[in-house]
Amino acid sequence: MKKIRVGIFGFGKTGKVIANEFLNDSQFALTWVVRKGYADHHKYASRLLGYEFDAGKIFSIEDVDNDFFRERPVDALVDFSDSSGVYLYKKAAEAGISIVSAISKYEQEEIDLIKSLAKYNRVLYSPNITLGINVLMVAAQILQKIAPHADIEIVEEHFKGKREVSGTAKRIANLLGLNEEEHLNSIRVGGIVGRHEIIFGMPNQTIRLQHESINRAAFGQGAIFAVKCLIGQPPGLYTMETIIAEMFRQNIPVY
Ligand SMILES: NC(=O)C1=CN([C@@H]2O[C@H](COP(=O)(O)OP(=O)(O)OC[C@H]3O[C@@H](n4cnc5c(N)ncnc54)[C@H](O)[C@@H]3O)[C@@H](O)[C@H]2O)C=CC1
Ligand SMILES: O=C(O)C1=N[C@H](C(=O)O)C[C@H](O)C1
Repeated sequence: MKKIRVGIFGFGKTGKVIANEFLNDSQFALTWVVRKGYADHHKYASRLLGYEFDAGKIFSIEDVDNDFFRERPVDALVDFSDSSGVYLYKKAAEAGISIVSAISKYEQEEIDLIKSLAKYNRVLYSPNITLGINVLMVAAQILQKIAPHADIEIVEEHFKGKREVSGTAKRIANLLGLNEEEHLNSIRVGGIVGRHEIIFGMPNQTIRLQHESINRAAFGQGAIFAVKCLIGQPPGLYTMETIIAEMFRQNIPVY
């Protein structure tokens, strides 16, 4: 069977784990990895991660010229770099590559750019690509319909070095029609990979929905799911929570 070819932007804390998940999945061929700077230039991500075969040749962002994507074709680009990667999506989309963006914080201009590309290619944008959190987002919307008068607060916890407010928490606030300034609570301690909780408070009961990513491999498994979902789909803007909501409607198991 023909393998699904993938290129990754970013080889930091998460990008390395994502690369490892794709290398471990026999349905995929990790073709290249693009990172900032020239560290490990032209080495293979597979070798750096301890495998004894060559896959995922490492390029610098400076190598990505007009011909990069046509000369190194992939089926999907998976982005775990930073928001600047978005400015290279147009070249990738023009080369027929599906885009999975996992960047947690974008400015409005960058979101508009992503939306404009979705007119002629498949683009999935998800600030939290784990299956679990997207199941939680669907459940939260159902719960809000069941208990529309509940007080709702969102709590997000991440590792100490994470500067921005969780993009996931903002997406949850948006889905539930909550003001981010008033209902979003952030905690930064130690090495927490990512935990989100939605608290529904009622006079005599509290309902808590919570999800915790205990290993960054959860993001890799989500990225694999996302890439597979885009295969054969028409151009458009996709999100994990709408894909999962549709599976729920059609009674298709998510896991
Ligand atoms: N959607 C999701 O489920 C998740 C999203 N993220 C997001 O992924 C991003 C990366 O997270 P971490 O790996 O923890 O950060 P990190 O800082 O450890 O790694 C980012 C890497 O990307 C590189 N980079 C920066 N700009 C680049 C560019 N234009 N092209 C290629 N590489 C570039 C950096 O040099 C660095 O090595 C963040 O926005 C983070 O919030 C992280 C985990 C889950
Ligand atoms: O920066 C991270 O690491 C993560 N960011 C996400 C966010 O901002 O919501 C998602 C995940 O929990 C990890």
